[in-house]
Parts: sequence; C-alpha cells; structure tokens
Amino acid sequence: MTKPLRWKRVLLKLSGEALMGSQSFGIDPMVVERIAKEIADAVALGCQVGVVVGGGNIFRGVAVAAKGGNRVTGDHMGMLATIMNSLTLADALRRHKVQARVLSAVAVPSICETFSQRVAERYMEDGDVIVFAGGTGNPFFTTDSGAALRAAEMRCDAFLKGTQVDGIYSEDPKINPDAERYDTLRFEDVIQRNLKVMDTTAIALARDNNIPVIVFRIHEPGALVAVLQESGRYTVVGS
Ligand SMILES: Nc1ncnc2c1ncn2[C@@H]1O[C@H](COP(=O)(O)OP(=O)(O)O)[C@@H](O)[C@H]1O
Ligand SMILES: O=c1ccn([C@@H]2O[C@H](COP(=O)(O)OP(=O)(O)O)[C@@H](O)[C@H]2O)c(=O)[nH]1
Repeated sequence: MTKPLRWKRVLLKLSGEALMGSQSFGIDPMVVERIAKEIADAVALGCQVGVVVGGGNIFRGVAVAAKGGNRVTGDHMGMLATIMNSLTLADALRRHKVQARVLSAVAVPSICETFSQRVAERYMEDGDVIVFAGGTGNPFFTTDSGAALRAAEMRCDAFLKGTQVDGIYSEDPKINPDAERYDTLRFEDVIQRNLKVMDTTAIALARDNNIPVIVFRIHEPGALVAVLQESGRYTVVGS
C-alpha cells in the first residue's frame, strides 16, 4: 500500500545551481529531466506542487554590484534568469505528462502568464504544477523569499527546500565537514544562530505564516517522494 502524504500542497524551492549539475554555468538537461521526474512522481501520488527555481546558475544581481555595476539592473537580469530556468523545467514536466504552468512575477506575456494568486489557486486545485518564475518581481530580494511568499499566498502545507545538502547543520557542511546535523529546529534557532541555509527574510516569512520548512538533498533519486512520505533524511524547521 502507498504511504500517505504528510503534506498535500507544497512549495518546492530549487536553487538555479541545482539545475547546473556538474557544469559551472547554465542548465544540465539530464538534471532537469531527473528533477522533473521527481516532481511527476509526487504529482502522481496526489500532491499539489508549486515550484520556485532560482537563477544563480545564470545570473545574480550582487555579482553586478560587486563589480561596480547597477544592482537593480543586475537583479532584473537575475529575475529574467529565473524565467529561463522555469521555462526549461516546465517543458521537462510536460515531457513527463504533467500539466505545467509558468506564472511569472515579471510580466513577459508573449512568453508565459503573469502571476495572479487567483489564477494560481485555480491551477493548483486542478492539480497542475505551477512553476513560479521571476522571484518576488522586485530587486533586493531572493528566490528563497519569493518562494516563502508564494508558499504563504498559496496556503502551502510545507516549504520544501531541495538543496545539495541533506539538512541544516551547525555550520555550512561544505566548509566544516564535522558540523553537527539537526533533524529538527525551531525558526528562532535558525535565525538567532544565523544558520545560513536560506535567507532570514524567507525564514521569517515562513515562521510568521506557520509554514514548516524542510531542507533535504534533491539529488538523491526518490528524495522528494521520500520527504512527502516522511521516510527521507531531512531537517524540519517549525515553531
Ligand atoms: N548551517 C547550514 N546548514 C546547511 N547548509 C548550509 C548552512 N550554511 C550554509 N549552507 C549552505 O547553503 C546551501 C543551500 O542553499 P542554496 O545555495 O540555496 O542551495 P544549493 O544547495 O542548491 O546550492 C547548502 O548547499 C550549504 O552549502
Ligand atoms: O525576488 C527576487 C528574486 C531574485 N532576484 C534576482 O535573481 C537572482 C537569482 O535568484 P537567487 O540568487 O535567489 O537564485 P538561487 O540562489 O536560488 O539560484 C538574484 O541573485 C537576484 O539578482 C531578485 O532581484 N528578486
């Protein structure tokens, strides 16, 4: 018998770098294909899924600012990068027979629909996967914050952050391999101890809307369904 789902409606956040695979830039089609399959498997179990993809594999506004350029223009370019990633993921989902919609916070009507909460709600009720593109639509924000915002707007049961690491540690495990790993944490712990797995705005938004945050490694085959069925390895952040 199939295990029941712990969370029925989720927001899955993937960094742009998650789509890069072993490349140093851009999109690895094999990785996108594998992630699309993970999402298709979750949908087949009756999960309603919204996805936010970052843009860091293509462009980050801070990189422009660091070289003395205009941060706002850089952020606009970063948001456009998230649209490119979203289009790729939506195509891959369609290849897996999933009805996928790209809704962008930044209006590019000849390419994809513009985000509106009401339309998004209808699509989610229909079981379509929504790929939320363009972050929050504003500079000086991140796609983690955009994802927390969409999770709140769509009344998601959980915010699933699919990363390269299998949970939250006392320090970045890529820098300190001896860092301690946690199964559970409170929002306040993440904020006060400055555990930098996601930005504080995003964590605070999840806390204020009582949406648990789950951090897990997306590159393990079956990882998403395992999290949904409470059998995977992950850290849960709650109140
Ligand atoms: N305390 C921490 N616990 C876990 N990961 C952390 C921590 N501090 C920093 N990180 C880093 O944050 C990264 C996750 O954020 P992000 O860059 O958005 O995703 P990705 O892992 O897909 O690149 C991890 O890969 C990890 O290297
Ligand atoms: O609401 C948003 C979301 C993203 N961005 C820009 O888009 C880039 C890519 O997003 P992010 O860094 O969050 O991607 P990730 O790290 O998840 O790949 C950021 O660096 C910003 O320049 C932005 O300006 N506003």
